Amino acid sequence: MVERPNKPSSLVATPGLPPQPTVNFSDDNSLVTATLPTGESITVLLYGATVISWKDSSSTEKLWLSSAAKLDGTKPVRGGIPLVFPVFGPPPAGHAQTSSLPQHGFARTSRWEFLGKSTSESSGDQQTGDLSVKLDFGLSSAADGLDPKGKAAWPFKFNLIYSVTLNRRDLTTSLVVTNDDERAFDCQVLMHTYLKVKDITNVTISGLDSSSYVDKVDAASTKTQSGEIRIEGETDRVYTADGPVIVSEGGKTLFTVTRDNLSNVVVWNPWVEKAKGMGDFEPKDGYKEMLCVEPGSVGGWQTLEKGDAFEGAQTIALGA
Ligand SMILES: O=P(O)(O)OC[C@H]1O[C@@H](O)[C@H](O)[C@@H](O)[C@@H]1O
Repeated sequence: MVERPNKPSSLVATPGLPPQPTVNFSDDNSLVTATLPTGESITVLLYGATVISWKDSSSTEKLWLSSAAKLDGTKPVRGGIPLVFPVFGPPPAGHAQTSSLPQHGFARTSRWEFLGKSTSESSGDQQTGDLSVKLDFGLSSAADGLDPKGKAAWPFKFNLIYSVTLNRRDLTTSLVVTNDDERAFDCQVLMHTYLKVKDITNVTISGLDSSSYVDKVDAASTKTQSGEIRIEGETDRVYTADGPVIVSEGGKTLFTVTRDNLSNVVVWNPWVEKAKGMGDFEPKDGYKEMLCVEPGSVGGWQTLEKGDAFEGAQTIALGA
């Protein structure tokens, strides 16, 4: 064989794809877990499309979940991120469309369908495997998993798409509501996020200064926030505000919550007595280790005409 003088050198090995996020189902198909190559993970229960765990790369949990939370579809999950739709709280007096619904509606008590996953680079740096993963879930008026109580109480044709996106340093949840009915309907939406903290007495919440709020533990009176919030007793407030909400502990920023098209934020902590009264709230002093910061559109109603859609989202970033 004749050696060619200009024989090309062998090709540099084609670099492989960077490691990809993995998505796994539990054996009973009730849970979906997504993990980034760098170790961050989320777990979503199909019941309610409830995010029940969000861990950073060192496996530190960021969401509070009651040790007595029911994960078997018998009641809404106490912790994580239950989804509130189409009514927030008990149905308000005089609102006929929602009057037969249970507290916080039926999205959190229906079994959602997993629609699929997608991945993308979040920073363009392939070498670090800086990827994100998005899980999509669906629930419609025609779905088998729709809570029958919800179907009976709210007989509209609708479609919901809920997307949960995990990045290395943040989590985004986004809901699209579409009216597939001939009639208009009213709805409210809220993402009932239970954030995990170490000691609620060291926590401050900023970003709501000068915002007006409805104080649900003071006869639903309307007040104006002055300065930072500290949790020193049962707290249940519906703020109307723009801008990020920052949760700090001991002066260090734990979470920065930003919102898209969600003009309200509920700040909730049940404190001692209310925690005692909730059978699925454990440990009873767990109120010291949680804080609900709940972005939503609940101050009035989103009225959707036939074919209309509403989209709202929250992003919870770790740190500033
Ligand atoms: O016990 P539930 O139905 O999960 O609701 C928990 C809390 O949810 C909050 O969003 C409400 O503002 C509170 O009033 C309510 O107590």
